[in-house]
Amino acid sequence: DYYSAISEVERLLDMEAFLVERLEDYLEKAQQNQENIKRFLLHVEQLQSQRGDIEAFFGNPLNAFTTIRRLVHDWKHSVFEPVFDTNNLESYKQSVSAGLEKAEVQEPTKEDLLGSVRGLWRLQEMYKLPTKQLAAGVLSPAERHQMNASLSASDCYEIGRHLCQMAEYSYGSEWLLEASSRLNRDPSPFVFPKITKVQILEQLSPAFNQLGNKKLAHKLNNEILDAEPGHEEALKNKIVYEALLARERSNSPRVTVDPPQEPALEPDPELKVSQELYQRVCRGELRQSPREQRDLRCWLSHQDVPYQRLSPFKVEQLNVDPYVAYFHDVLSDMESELIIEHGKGQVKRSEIGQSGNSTASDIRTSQNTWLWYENNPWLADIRQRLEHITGLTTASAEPLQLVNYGIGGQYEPHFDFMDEPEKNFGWKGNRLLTALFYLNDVPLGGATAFPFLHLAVPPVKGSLLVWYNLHRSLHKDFRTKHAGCPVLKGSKWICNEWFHEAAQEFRRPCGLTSDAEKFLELENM
Ligand SMILES: O=C(O)CCC(=O)C(=O)O
Ligand SMILES: [Fe+2]
Repeated sequence: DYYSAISEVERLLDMEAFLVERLEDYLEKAQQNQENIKRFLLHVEQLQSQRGDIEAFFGNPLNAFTTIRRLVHDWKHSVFEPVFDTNNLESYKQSVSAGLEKAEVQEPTKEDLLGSVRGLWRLQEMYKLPTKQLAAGVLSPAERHQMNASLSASDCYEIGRHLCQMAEYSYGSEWLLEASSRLNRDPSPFVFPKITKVQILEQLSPAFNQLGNKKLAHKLNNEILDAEPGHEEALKNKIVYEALLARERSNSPRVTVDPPQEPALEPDPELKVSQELYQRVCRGELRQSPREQRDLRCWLSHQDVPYQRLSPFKVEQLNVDPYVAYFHDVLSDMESELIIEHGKGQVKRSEIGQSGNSTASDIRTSQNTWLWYENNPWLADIRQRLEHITGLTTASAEPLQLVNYGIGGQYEPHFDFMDEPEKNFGWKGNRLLTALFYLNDVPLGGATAFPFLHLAVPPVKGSLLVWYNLHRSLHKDFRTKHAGCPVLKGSKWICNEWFHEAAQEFRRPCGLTSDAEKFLELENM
């Protein structure tokens, strides 16, 4: 699918560029044909005008010959063939479909369109983006002044309509209103489908009804009828709305009442605690308090590796217990870019679940692929660095997982450890430590969030985020629930290495007591 990663969209743009090139070829040929025909017609007109005295004209044998030749041959070759023969069109069609087949690109589907609408909506919800600003392409307050309207009335209409279909009437109606104001401002000729005021009203009126505003729904329905008095649906709705409004009038007491107070924004009881915290952490509303930060430090570390004494790692401690640390300048720009280049053409829609029965889901909207050390000897150096930094062995580690998030791409709160490690990982045991490389800078959004730790780690190109998922006794540490916040602008490339329990006995020895009972209450929160 095309909505879960930027790299796939790039392929679409390549396809579009190819189509433009082919169509230009086609047009050039067609134009040449037209020119030829015009010249031929002019020529015939001239000859016709000279015919004057038929006898004198045909008295010249040359004229007789050229006239007959013209009728037998020239019309056929100069006009009928190029105009009525579809060869040119056929060869154009063939070269286009051959080109598309070779590139193995598929046209984006309705599902792709819906996916990108859901992505936008997620961003709007998550980062509380006002519809007007989002429609104008303004994603952060800092960009407020560069309003270059980027969505057309028709775009806004599509988004609004899909949101209403998803029963998101509040945002849905805002997008439809935006469509309406854009339609009045500039009806842009090149965007399809072309939409009309009535089409917008057809969506907007029922949306307001769903939101409980029957009067407005009724008024907008009447506007449809003003424009199209015979509109069947609107005629039916008119009867319904009038009945509803009449009933409301007869039920309501004839005293003036205070307008209802807006309900205060309370935490959504439907939402899991971690989900609520996740959103607040991504938005930057919730951060570590000074008390939580007071024991954190930064230092230069060589981890007892002689070579690293020359250029020590820059360690930024983000949480003491559980251990979370940010290592800066671990990869060079070239290394980061090389990893992306290697995986770009291979990423596929990410799935979640245990191996064997995993599925694509909105919980994780990204694409990923795996890079095996055995097949990529150039990764040896990076593998070594990972071992130096973590002090662990990669003997039981997974291959590197390359991940790309696109429009609104995110990974909702989850644990990296599995419930049945034996089944998924065999002798290697569960995922002990996660090492996560950020391979590019993300202009807005895309932080890694730890809801229970009140921590949002912004991606920094070439840096490595490291945390332990298991307690020292190898029991699951439920405080390590984490997530990838939606990308608001740009694309996000990361690379995961999961170190496992096995073969780390001397590198991360067990504690003397069991941690089995610790933080169990967070397991299902
Ligand atoms: O995208 C992120 O920042 C987090 C990714 C993650 O948690 C994972 O891939 O398991
Ligand atoms: Fe994760």
